[in-house]
Amino acid sequence: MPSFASLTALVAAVGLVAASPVSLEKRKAFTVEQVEKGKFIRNGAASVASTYLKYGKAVPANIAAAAAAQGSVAASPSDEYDSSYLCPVDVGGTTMELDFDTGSADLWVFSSLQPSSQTAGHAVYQASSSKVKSGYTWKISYGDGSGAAGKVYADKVVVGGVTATSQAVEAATSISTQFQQDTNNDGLLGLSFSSINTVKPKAQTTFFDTVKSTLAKPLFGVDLKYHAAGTYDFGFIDTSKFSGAVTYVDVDSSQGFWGFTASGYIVGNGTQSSTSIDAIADTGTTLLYIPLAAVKAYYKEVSGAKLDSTQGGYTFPCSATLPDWTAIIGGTKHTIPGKYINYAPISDGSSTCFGGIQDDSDIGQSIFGDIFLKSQYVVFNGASTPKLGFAQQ
Ligand SMILES: Cc1noc(C)c1CN(C)Cc1cc2n(n1)CCN(c1cc(N)ncn1)C2
Repeated sequence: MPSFASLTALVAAVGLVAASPVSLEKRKAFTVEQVEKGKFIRNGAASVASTYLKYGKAVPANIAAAAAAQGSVAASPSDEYDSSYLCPVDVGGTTMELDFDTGSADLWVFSSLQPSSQTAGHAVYQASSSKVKSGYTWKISYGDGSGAAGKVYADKVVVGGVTATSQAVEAATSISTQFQQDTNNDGLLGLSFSSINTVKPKAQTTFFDTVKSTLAKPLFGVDLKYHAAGTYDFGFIDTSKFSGAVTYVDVDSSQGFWGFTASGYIVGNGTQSSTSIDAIADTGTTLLYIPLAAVKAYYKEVSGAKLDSTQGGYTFPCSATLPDWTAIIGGTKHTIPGKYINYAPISDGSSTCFGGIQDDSDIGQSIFGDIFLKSQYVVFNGASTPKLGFAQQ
């Protein structure tokens, strides 16, 4: 049973690959940028593709694909409570089920460097000395007290057909008990800003930052679902996955997170509170953590709800009718259906359930984790001025 004070979530999938053909319109004018000798063209395929276009020729599919990469990988709950979502990723030729986490910046995996007692039942990255980044180490700790540490390799990583040819792969030598007990999870793929990557002596880029310049658009779309498989879309926005418009808001990346502000909230069909909430969009956190006053306002509407210190948060009868919860983001309403806010029974077979909305007081910031994110299609736009976009699913 998941520990209820813990904060986690992730994604597992079957990859679909899509490559958007480079526009075939005939170019009238063409500029050749002179590249200093010895400097790599940022995207050779894009350069070749534009030459084809210049002379009105069709761009071969392989060049078009490489020129503007995009792809999707599905995201499946790790258990019946959506505690984590896991995605299949090709790491150096081994398919591993990874936790895509917009709240951290390390890509780390279960590896052959660990005691075999820790890796039984897991996919394992074969650490090869020919790929080691000599002298590089990493060590990460998460909000729930879990963590891992190890050595660093450079290897090919493929996510839904999008390839990082030389990605920093952080091979574990040790992992905390939470990960030892989580038999579904083979590691994490961080999608926060690379500024908080833990590798020493030199921080490494996330998978997204590594491939960003090759993507058709410098963004990824996140479509987590309630008790069902969703997707991560890299390089494009899948408009079939949401209704209405995407509302974009500014991002505060100063702490390395996808930080944003909700200007208010609504419990059920009640009046709108104009309490603003500074939060991060964090797929690696299971629940929704908001200020205590907002938590109390929510559970005031739930019969039998109480703060249970032995469980580490608010609980209620599993039969309770739960009101929706709405965040006002960028002036528009983004609503979690009430049933999403029933996270799980406090223990197997119990008729008492643990709430999906909890107090952020011990964390120091509000966290919009999967309980909220699964109600939206979320665009993480990594342009020079990053933006977050939210659209109701
Ligand atoms: C399965 C399962 N069920 O409930 C949990 C928890 C798990 C996951 N499992 C126990 C192991 C685990 C622990 C963590 N994760 N996975 C993911 C990263 N963690 C984060 C990420 C982040 N952005 N913020 C805070 N922590 C902590």
